[in-house]
Amino acid sequence: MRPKSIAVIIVAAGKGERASLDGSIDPKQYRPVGGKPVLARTVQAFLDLPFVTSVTAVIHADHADRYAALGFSNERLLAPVIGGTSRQASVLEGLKALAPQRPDLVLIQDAARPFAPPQVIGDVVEALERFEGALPTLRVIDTIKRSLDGRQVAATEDREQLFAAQTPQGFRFGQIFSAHMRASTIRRQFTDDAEIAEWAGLRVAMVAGHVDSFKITRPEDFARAERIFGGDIAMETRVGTGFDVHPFEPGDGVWLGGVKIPHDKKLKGHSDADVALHALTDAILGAIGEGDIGVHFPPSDMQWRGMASTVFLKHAGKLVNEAGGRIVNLDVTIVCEAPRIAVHVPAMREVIGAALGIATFRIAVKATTSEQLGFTGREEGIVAMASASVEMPRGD
Ligand SMILES: Nc1ccn([C@@H]2O[C@H](COP(=O)(O)OP(=O)(O)OP(=O)(O)O)[C@@H](O)[C@H]2O)c(=O)n1
Ligand SMILES: C[C@](O)(CO)[C@H](O)COP(=O)(O)O
Repeated sequence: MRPKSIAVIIVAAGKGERASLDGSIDPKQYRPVGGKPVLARTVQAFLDLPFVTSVTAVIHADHADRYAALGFSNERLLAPVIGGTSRQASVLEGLKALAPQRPDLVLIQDAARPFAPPQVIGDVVEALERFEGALPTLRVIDTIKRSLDGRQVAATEDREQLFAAQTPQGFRFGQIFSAHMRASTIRRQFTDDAEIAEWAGLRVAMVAGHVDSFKITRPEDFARAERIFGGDIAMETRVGTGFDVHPFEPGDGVWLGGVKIPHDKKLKGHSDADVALHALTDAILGAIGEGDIGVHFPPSDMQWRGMASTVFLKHAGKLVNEAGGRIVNLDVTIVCEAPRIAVHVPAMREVIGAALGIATFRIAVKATTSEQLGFTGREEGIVAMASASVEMPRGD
């Protein structure tokens, strides 16, 4: 598939009035959490993702100096755009600025949600292969009352059908741009972009959001954000290892590191037999004490037959994410005489990074021969060994 251009718009042009009730002068998106301004964290979360083509911040006209003081210098961070008087108007300004480039996809993110998990962002992008829009949501956990006056209950809603909307909200650029343009001509105000897409008749998917991806809205939200970023949550580093072997059989190429490499053999296995991704998946699962790949994807289960091993890797990444952790680095060594691996290493790092939503600098792929010794030396199969280092909330 053709690589997609994915632009990100971060709306940061609000006044943050509800958050400034504690007397703070700085608008919420420029206040620090864990020693770093909220907006800087949000921007960095997207710049860290290798599949993001560009990031555009939409800022308030009065905040140009504050924005400049963030000190960003990155060729994928485009010049900031001045926003409008509502979130909807600010998003439209961002879309207009991107129109000349016409990216394939656009992700629209609130600056006020500085915790943007790579896994969630990746899930939104992936859903756009099947839907015209996608957003992360969380099931509503409280019982929801409807009231006409805020004093007396008029009705109780069926919460089974209710979900809270988060960002980033992703769309195909042309479709959301024209929907936003049309929406700007009517009197109704929309509180999120997914609602504009729904109004325009687009099909919008929901993917699992993250509790920590809440919107900093009120003063007390800073304490919560500080607990996430400020080190109040004690983290510890865990290490896992993975090892896998697959034998050769007649074929036309091997899947290694998520890349198909032409060869006069293929690797035999229940899935696509990608020995490198299997070792990496086991290393991640090992680091978080979640068993091994066979526990999650039993070979006896026919649904995994011929499956792309990126599915297994993504699952392991998702478990890390759900536990509030993050992958620090991965290292895999592939042992074989042939095919030659080195030229494919950059593509493998891209695929692994995209599957896990982590930057390629966190991923090492190495290859060696076994000097014609043993079964790899006799070219009977390929071995892969991996290690994963993962930062997780302390369990004690
Ligand atoms: N005219 C506006 C209003 C909001 N936003 C952005 O939209 C996001 C979600 O809005 P919200 O949290 O409601 O922010 P504010 O409008 O700043 O908050 P408040 O209503 O308390 O003033 C924020 O990142 C905010 O900066 C924006 O870009 N332009
Ligand atoms: C986009 C949003 O964050 C999704 O929950 C929300 O709709 C923004 O609303 P607000 O009115 O700007 O607070």
